[in-house]
Amino acid sequence: MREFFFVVNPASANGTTKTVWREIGEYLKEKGVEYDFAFTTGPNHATQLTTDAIQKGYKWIVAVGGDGTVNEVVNGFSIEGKFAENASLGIISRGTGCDLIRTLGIPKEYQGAVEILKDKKTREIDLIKVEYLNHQGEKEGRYCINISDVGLGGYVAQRVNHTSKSAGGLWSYLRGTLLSILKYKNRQGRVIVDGNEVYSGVFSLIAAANGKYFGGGMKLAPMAELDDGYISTIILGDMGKGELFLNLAKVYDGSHLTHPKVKYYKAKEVIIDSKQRLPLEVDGENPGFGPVKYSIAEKVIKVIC
Ligand SMILES: Nc1ncnc2c1ncn2[C@@H]1O[C@H](COP(=O)(O)OP(=O)(O)OP(=O)(O)O)[C@@H](O)[C@H]1O
Repeated sequence: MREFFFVVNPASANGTTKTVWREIGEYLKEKGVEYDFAFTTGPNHATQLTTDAIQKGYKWIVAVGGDGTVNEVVNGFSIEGKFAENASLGIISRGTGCDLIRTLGIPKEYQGAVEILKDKKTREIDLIKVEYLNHQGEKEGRYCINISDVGLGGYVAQRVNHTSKSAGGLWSYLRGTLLSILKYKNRQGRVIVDGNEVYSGVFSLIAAANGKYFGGGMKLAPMAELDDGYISTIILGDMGKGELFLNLAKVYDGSHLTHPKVKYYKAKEVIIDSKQRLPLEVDGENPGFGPVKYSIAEKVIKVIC
């Protein structure tokens, strides 16, 4: 058994990873990295491949794909209700959004990412447990490593995931956001933060953040730290379409937090209750709908960074 196991999503980065993986594989050999790998074939396969690799004894599991692939690999570390203690997560980012690596400080180019893997320096970080309703209306849970939200962000992710991202992360998400604002209707809900109701009424977006960035580079949660033991919660209240358009630029540098309709909290548990089905996004994917419960899982995974 070789040292590293790579879980490669050939469909990531608009299907270019299948070809680029050959180049990455050659580079890994050149650099003396011993590895095995497998291609994912569809939804949640990366989770199964990860669990299997950990159970076989691999200690270094590397996700090669976008934030969705990283999310599936992270969920494969949770085996029968316990997080694998002997394995660590590495990332070679091949997505379009690439939002998690911005917070982790992992380079986008694979050459830089391979250097980080070779150093094997790890950092223990938190995850957010997300409980929601899946597309069949059944209760389901999964872990989020970066950002999850309900409302406009969930709506944008649905749109962007159903269109080509060949224009790149920044433009694909910006175009998706602008078009979504035109169509999206604000939702109703109650937000309960550590047992206290902090918001009730119409809202545009409510996010639970572990990392700082989402949507291909928007700094939604500048205060978020991956290992602080808290969920950074951001509520964008009842903002009209004009207000959303006018303030969008501010989300790219994190200065939106001073807007009077924006509230933020640090919490261990956040419940977003609603009679409506809320569009849900978890690390850029749409596993189902809110109402949703978020709870912090402190320092449960080691990341090579
Ligand atoms: N072989 C495959 N063919 C098609 N889809 C796949 C395959 N393997 C995995 N997937 C799907 O790819 C999605 C994850 O893609 P990922 O987010 O990693 O890449 P991306 O969309 O290019 O990047 P980003 O989220 O950063 O924009 C998941 O929905 C997963 O089910």
